[in-house]
Order: sequence, then structure tokens, then C-alpha cells
Amino acid sequence: MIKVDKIRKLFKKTLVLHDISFEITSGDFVAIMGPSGSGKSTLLYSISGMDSISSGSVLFEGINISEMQEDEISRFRLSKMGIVFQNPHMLRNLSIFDNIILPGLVAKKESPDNIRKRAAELMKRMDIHEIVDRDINEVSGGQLQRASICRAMINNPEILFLDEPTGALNSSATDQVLKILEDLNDEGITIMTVTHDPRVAARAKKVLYIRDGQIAASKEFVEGADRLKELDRWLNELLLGGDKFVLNE
Ligand SMILES: Nc1ncnc2c1ncn2[C@@H]1O[C@H](COP(=O)(O)OP(=O)(O)OP(=O)(O)O)[C@@H](O)[C@H]1O
Repeated sequence: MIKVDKIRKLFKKTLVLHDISFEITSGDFVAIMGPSGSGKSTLLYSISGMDSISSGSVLFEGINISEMQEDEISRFRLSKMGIVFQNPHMLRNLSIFDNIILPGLVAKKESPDNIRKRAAELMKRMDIHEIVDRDINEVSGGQLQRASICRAMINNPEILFLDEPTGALNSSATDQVLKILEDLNDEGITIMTVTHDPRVAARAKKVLYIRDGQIAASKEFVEGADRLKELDRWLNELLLGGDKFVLNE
């Protein structure tokens, strides 16, 4: 589905991503872990075309999206990708519902009626249908994050990119978001998420560990394994390699 080939990213003269290559297959659930400042978010934004790359290429179903002009990649992203940011970036003067339908109205893939219907279904499914008319400052962090996932799903994307989706959530809100991600992945949505939280990474099929802008290690879970235990062991081995790893409580 996505082929990342030797991408490099420079911020001024600092090399933040060094020749990163990997592939994401349709239906994958990939978690990106690694120390703070290692380049995880930059990698996510580079692959999704939110940020330009300095060299290399990103092919999405064979189409080189790294060469697209800004308006072309924006349209492409709107129709194929859903993005959930660390901070939800919702518009303050719109209700939660209107924030969710907005990318649908912009993309015009479906009629406004269908977009509203889909938003209502997504909100019901994510158990936030009672907050449709609320302002964004009248809901909890967990509700807002679930609303962000509804917004990212409004155009029926093929892939969801998430940056620390549970970073600001308590344990039960984290569990709700994880269940949603797992269900979406079971239904065929490809997922790529940056996370510090081993509970999130343990739901993934594959984990990439980034250190100093490079893939230092990667892991695929064996079917039926105790993933948290396996992940813990793996991360500890990497920690022995000198990485400071912060576990979320
Ligand atoms: N717009 C920017 N301009 C200059 N440097 C940047 C910019 N964005 C990120 N960086 C630098 O790039 C490096 C990687 O940042 P990035 O946000 O990708 O790391 P991260 O692994 O996601 O970190 P964290 O886990 O703390 O969110 C850091 O050294 C950061 O300071």
C-alpha cells in the first residue's frame, strides 16, 4: 500500500530522518515508538504528505505522493487518509458534529445528507452521540479524541495516521480508543500510529523503533503471544542499548 524509500528530512541543516525505508501493507497496524525527539512525528507527517521530505520517495498504491504539489496532496489526503493529531485541532466556533462533517463537506465525495448520516453513525459507534451539539470545550479529552477519530473517518479513508492518540487520556479513555482502533483495523482500515504507550503498541501487528531518525529495530508479533510481555522484553533490550524510554502510566 505504501512504500517508503530512503526518505530524508532536513530541518535547516539538521538531518532528522536518515534514509528511512519500509513498507506498509493494506490491513497493517504499525506502531512507531522511540525516544523523544527521535523523529517519530516527523516520519508520520512525512509519510502522510503533511510535511515535505528532502529526498527519497513515498509511493501510495504506486503513486509518488512526495512529488505532488500542495493542493494535489491535500486533495489526495482528504480522500485516502485520515489523520488524528496529538492535539485535536478542532474549530472552536463549530459544534463537535460540525467539526466532524467539515472534511466531508470539503471532499464532496458524498452528498451533505450522506455525510451527516455517516457522522451520526460514527458518533454513535464511538459512543459520543450525546455530545453532537456541544462545543469542543464542553467535552472530556477522551470524547474529543473519539470525535477526532470520527472526523478522520468521515471520508472513509484507507489508512488512519495517528500521533500519540492516547497521550493525554486516562486509562479507561485509552481502552476505549484502543478498542475503536482495533475494530477499525479488523474491518480493513490500515493504521499507523506514533506512541510512547506499550499498551497501544501491543495492539499493533508491527512495531518500528526509531532512534536518531533511523529505524533502529522492528518487531512483528507472533500470533497468540503475550504481546505486552514480548514488547516489554524487546524494549528493555533496546533500553540496554542506551535509550531512555518513558512508559505512560
Ligand atoms: N519544524 C521544525 N523545525 C526544526 N526542527 C524540528 C521541527 N520539527 C521537529 N524538529 C526537530 O526534529 C527532531 C524530531 O522531532 P519529532 O517531533 O519528529 O520527534 P518525536 O520523536 O516525535 O518526539 P516526541 O516523542 O517528543 O514527540 C527533534 O530534534 C525536533 O526538535
